Amino acid sequence: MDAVLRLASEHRCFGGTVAFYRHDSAVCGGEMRFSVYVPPQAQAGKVPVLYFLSGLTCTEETFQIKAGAQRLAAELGLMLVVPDTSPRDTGIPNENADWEVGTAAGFYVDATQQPWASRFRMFSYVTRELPELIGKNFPARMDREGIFGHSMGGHGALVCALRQPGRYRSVSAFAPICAPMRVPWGKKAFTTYFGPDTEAWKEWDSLELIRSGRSRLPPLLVDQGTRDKFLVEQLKPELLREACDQAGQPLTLRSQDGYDHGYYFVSTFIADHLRHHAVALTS
Ligand SMILES: N[C@@H](CCC(=O)N[C@@H](CS)C(=O)NCC(=O)O)C(=O)O
Repeated sequence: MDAVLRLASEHRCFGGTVAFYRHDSAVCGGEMRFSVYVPPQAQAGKVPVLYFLSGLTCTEETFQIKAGAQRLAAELGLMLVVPDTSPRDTGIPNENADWEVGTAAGFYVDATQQPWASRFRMFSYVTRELPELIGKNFPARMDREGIFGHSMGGHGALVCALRQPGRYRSVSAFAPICAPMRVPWGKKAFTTYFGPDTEAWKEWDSLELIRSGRSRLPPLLVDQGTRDKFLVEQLKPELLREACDQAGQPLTLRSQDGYDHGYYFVSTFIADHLRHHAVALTS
């Protein structure tokens, strides 16, 4: 284990291990946290890596506790890597004042506006620094990466994959913010992190990236609950469907009757997502 990683806790789980780490991040200029589920197959050799990006107000712990992913990840031989949702305790004024921006609301972008720009660099963290740490410290096959996420993290997974064509072998999302530029959550975050010039926002909006035709994702799986209180105002899956249809991007968008936004929904469909990733990552 690299001396830069500080183990906070470790727990045996379905023959593998869930562990929580902290480290000094060069990219984010301070301490960052993440969790990893290492499946039992890793005792015999390297295993594929699946990143999960969580939503607003979550930490690196939420998914590990609430999604119920480890039993099947242990069967399928997938490593699950879950970063925190932002830097914390950065000293930026009002970083904790609003749950939609700042702490736990990093939106997986690299901010360009101060004071956020020196610390809120979650895109570079998730796509560069964190994978480097995983490759160095864990039995991970770094040529087999997948990415998925929930809500803000669904947006994050789509954008990380769209901005790096060919990098991830598999991509999926639960209730993603499909068009951040067009909804209140995204407008607030992008104004804060990028300033008022909406032209610059397009590089971080999955809808715009799909429409641009610059990159194609592997066949995409998206689940959305019909009783999600954020569906109409913040999530807008119909725009994702339209953009994918127009761009020829394969998409399976499933409307799940009666499900809301939270982890009861995520845990209900987690097995389908893990299998979707395993097909691409372990074949
Ligand atoms: N605090 C918000 C809700 C935030 C929220 O729903 N967060 C989602 C992601 S966008 C989540 O996963 N929360 C953690 C949980 O449900 O345990 C509210 O007042 O409505």
